[in-house]
Amino acid sequence: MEAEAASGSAGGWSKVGTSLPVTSVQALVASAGELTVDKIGRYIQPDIDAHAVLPELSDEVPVIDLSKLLSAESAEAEIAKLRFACAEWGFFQVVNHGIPDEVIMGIKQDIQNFFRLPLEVKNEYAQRLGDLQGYGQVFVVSDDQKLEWGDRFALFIEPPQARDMSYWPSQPHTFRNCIEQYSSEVMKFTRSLAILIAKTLDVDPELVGDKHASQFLRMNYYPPCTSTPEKVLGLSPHSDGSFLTILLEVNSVQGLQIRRHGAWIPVKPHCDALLVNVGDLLEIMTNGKYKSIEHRVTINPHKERLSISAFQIPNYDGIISPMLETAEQKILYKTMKVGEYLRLYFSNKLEGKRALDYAKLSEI
Ligand SMILES: O=C(O)CCC(=O)C(=O)O
Ligand SMILES: [Fe+2]
Repeated sequence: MEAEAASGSAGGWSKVGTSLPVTSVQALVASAGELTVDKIGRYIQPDIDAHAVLPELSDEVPVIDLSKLLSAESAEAEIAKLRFACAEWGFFQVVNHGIPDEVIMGIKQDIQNFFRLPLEVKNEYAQRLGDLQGYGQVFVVSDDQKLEWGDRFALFIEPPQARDMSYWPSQPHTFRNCIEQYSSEVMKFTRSLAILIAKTLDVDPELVGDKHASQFLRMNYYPPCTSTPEKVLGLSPHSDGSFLTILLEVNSVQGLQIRRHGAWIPVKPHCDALLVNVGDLLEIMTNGKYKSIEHRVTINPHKERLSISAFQIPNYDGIISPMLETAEQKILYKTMKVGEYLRLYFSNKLEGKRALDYAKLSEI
């Protein structure tokens, strides 16, 4: 454990994948003048209208109250709601999450200020470690891949004792501190939530305790697209390769849509809530009882959108395997090393399939 912590990202995560360098979309928008199809051809997504969008279902996305989960009188009813949200939706909002307002305000402010910095300053953080971390990286593995309408800044957050902040942005000057505080609050929040999720499954909390030991933080900036916003996506349909993902919508601009019963449901930003979703690793662990739902990000014609995703993942060398409730139950997923799963997730060999499809055992 000590050795692993000390080896930091170089010990594992840097082997997960590398992205080809990509032009900043923010810079493209700032310099391009009118956004003609010529200029944005690689961002145009052919299958964007393949499924219906149902905004009338937005209000049905479950809302879980963490304070009710933690108080004796209301816990039982709220646990039932959480179980339903994990099993039937895979996505839910959490209110009264316990992260102090000033921590949320601090990170929101600094993310906005970070993306406002001149491109040369942000480029100093581009592909810092030659892996998935750094500025400007939409994850791209081949030259003919469609591009996503957004810029990112991403960091693996090492355990405090192994943390090297010298490669973290030093501007805005409070940024490092805000990232540390937010990250550590999200870790705490995830720990409470994981214990409650174990309760919904009737399993020993120890079984989920090590499944969110690491964190990959990704700050997303989606510029407006003035000419063909309906043809581009900030993020293509995907499910997260995490155990759980905690999403904070920074400036309350709608964009996230989740896949449900074959249609897309827009998620309304809720300024006091965190959005939580079941990731692929939790789907595998629950043998498919809790589903890692596909989602995508659409683009606003006039307004920029910012968000921060905290992917909670087990240690690189950990094992992920399905837990069974009954002896008769059939195992539906392979047992895999976490690092092996994530290398698959970020690989260019998926040919349009999800990494999860490769983790499924074929039906006999
Ligand atoms: O920006 C968002 O709302 C979603 C981000 C997301 O899905 C991701 O980072 O995996
Ligand atoms: Fe996602």
